[in-house]
Amino acid sequence: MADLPGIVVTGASGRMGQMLVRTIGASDKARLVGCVERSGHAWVGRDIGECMGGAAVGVVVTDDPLEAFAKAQAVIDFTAPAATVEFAALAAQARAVHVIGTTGLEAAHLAKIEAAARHAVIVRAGNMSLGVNLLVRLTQKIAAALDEDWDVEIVEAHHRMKVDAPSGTALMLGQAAAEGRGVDLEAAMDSGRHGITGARKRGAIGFAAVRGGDIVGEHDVIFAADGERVILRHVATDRAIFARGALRAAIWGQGAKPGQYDMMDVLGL
Ligand SMILES: NC(=O)C1=CN([C@@H]2O[C@H](COP(=O)(O)OP(=O)(O)OC[C@H]3O[C@@H](n4cnc5c(N)ncnc54)[C@H](OP(=O)(O)O)[C@@H]3O)[C@@H](O)[C@H]2O)C=CC1
Ligand SMILES: O=C(O)C1=N[C@H](C(=O)O)C[C@H](O)C1
Repeated sequence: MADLPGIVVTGASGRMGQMLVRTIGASDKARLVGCVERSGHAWVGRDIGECMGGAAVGVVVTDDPLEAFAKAQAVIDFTAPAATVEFAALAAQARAVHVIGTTGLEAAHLAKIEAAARHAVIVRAGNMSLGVNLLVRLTQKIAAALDEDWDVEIVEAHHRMKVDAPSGTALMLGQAAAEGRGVDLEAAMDSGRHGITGARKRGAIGFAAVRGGDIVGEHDVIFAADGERVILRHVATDRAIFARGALRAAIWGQGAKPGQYDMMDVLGL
């Protein structure tokens, strides 16, 4: 047991944090060695098992990330951009693999994560599920096969608490479509239409976001031409798919050289 990789979960009280604690607890390939929450959070100083309404598991939630990371081989982090940037530097300092699921990262955040990856293994993906990563590959292939007579639209739907748009997954799918077509996503992106928009621009890659209820995550990639449409769809019904992918990444990262990786590397896609 002691030689299994020890994992710390940041944002342990969150939707994904709790799912990760359960997934690691049930795994025979890794063990939970730490949980981090921000200072002042009601769970700090308490056993994570009891916080989640069960029996004690011997892991007390801390607000000192470096102390927790120093005892771990990997950190799994589904929090928020500012926190993730801070955790990237600390995980690198502790030489722990940093698995980043956080979305909504902007250029300044990404630059800091890239800097941390010079000294440590970072695996980052806007979606850690096998199904979505397969869909990314399919999107790239179909976009490469079809010309700009086929309009690309990405429609995503998530729960009412999601704070960023387009979703990290939608951006991965958009990037795949852009790569398939050999264009730059930033230049092709058409996001958040409203008012008199004018006709659709040829070659645009469109994004639309639905927010409501408890939707876990749904993504459609629509290729629309005159007279026909191809629609690729992924529907997540359980956050366990993301937690399983993140745990797989944390274990995979143990053998890797410092650098930044994604789920394609982990899954060998
Ligand atoms: N890549 C993937 O496969 C997936 C990615 N995600 C992404 O993961 C992120 C989290 O999603 P979700 O779990 O739904 O969100 P939640 O809001 O439920 O959880 C986020 C957690 O992070 C905590 N947190 C924020 N800042 C800090 C900090 N500085 N120190 C410690 N803890 C902190 C929050 O605490 P507090 O409440 O106190 O702010 C909260 O507990 C989002 O970016 C989401 O898009 C989600 C699912 C899958
Ligand atoms: O916030 C979420 O919930 C999710 N976020 C990720 C995203 O932004 O794509 C992955 C998944 O769709 C759930």
